[in-house]
Amino acid sequence: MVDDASPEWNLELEYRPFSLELETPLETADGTIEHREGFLVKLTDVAGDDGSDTVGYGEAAPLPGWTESPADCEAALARAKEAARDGPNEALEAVEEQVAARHAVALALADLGATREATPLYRYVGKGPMIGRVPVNATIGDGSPGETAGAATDAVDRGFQCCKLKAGRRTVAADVERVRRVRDAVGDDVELRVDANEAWTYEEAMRAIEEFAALDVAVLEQPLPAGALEGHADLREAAADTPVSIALDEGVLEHGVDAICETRAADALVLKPMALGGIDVARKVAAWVQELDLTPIVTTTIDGVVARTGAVHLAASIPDVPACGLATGEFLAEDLGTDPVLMEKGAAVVPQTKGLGVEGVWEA
Ligand SMILES: O=C(O)CCC(=O)C1=CC=C[C@@H](O)[C@@H]1C(=O)O
Ligand SMILES: [Mg+2]
Repeated sequence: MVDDASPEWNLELEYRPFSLELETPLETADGTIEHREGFLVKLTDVAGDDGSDTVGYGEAAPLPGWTESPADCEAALARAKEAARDGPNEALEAVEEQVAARHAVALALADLGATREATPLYRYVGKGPMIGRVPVNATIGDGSPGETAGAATDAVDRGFQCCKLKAGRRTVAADVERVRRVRDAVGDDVELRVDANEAWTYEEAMRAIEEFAALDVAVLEQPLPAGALEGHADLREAAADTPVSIALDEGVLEHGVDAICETRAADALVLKPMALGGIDVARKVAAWVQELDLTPIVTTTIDGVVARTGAVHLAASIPDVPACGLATGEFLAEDLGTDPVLMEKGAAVVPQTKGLGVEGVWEA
């Protein structure tokens, strides 16, 4: 809900489709992401005679298996376009059930509000202190052992101190070999995470944990299918004396935070604002997760610059956030506009200009 005490709104919502090719397809156990399609949203608060218009941007990038379909997303945005004339809450209600569409509308509203208050988005949504940088992980696809070790070495050379390796497309033994090659290549000081995207059985995951413990893997993300809450709880217990934490990603969408906490199925939760329905929703979930002593990790869904920068602001608004999956712009061969976020020494430098800090996307 948008605060009704805020000044009068006179909103006009526009949207248009985009399609972005990936420079390097991202190979995962769940399939290969080769391009991203979606809708760019522009929300204008049309001023009266006395002032100038304020603009906010949002992005809806539906991803099969994670959000509504592109057609449902577009239909929801068409409803929001009509409803926006009645106000911000009406616009949000029109996209309530479609997470990617809601993400776009909520982000455009927040960008507009923060721009109007001349505040960077993360401070507008979080009301917290100034944050200069948020730590990020490198994202490394499920390639051969040589490719994986090469990509990790390259990432570490560029300053990343945390690498998340996709896994689960081959045998556990082969994945262990990949991780071993990476560990040998990057040394002991780099944090390694592995994301299996639901690929393993309980026995396979147990075997992986035993081997990963010896390789000092810090996080194992979604080893079992999303439905396997008890299975993850058992894995977590088995891994308790090892360096390996269990994170859920697909499981968060399937079960929600409460069920995961009740069953003690995870140490960390991956929060994708595009799949959760917006950075406002993800922020509430993050606060709830931290209250329950779990770790929130923010990641993109390999989005364009608008959603990606929104995720950077979201992470900057979360106290003590660990390395997040935000360095995904490099996967894209093209983008919606200029990237305002510099990646430097394993951190995203948070834009400090008003709003999102993304400019020129509508004109591009
Ligand atoms: O977390 C990261 O490092 C980047 C984002 C990422 O890995 C993903 C984005 C979109 C779909 C998924 O295959 C994948 C994930 O499961 O976390
Ligand atoms: Mg994941």
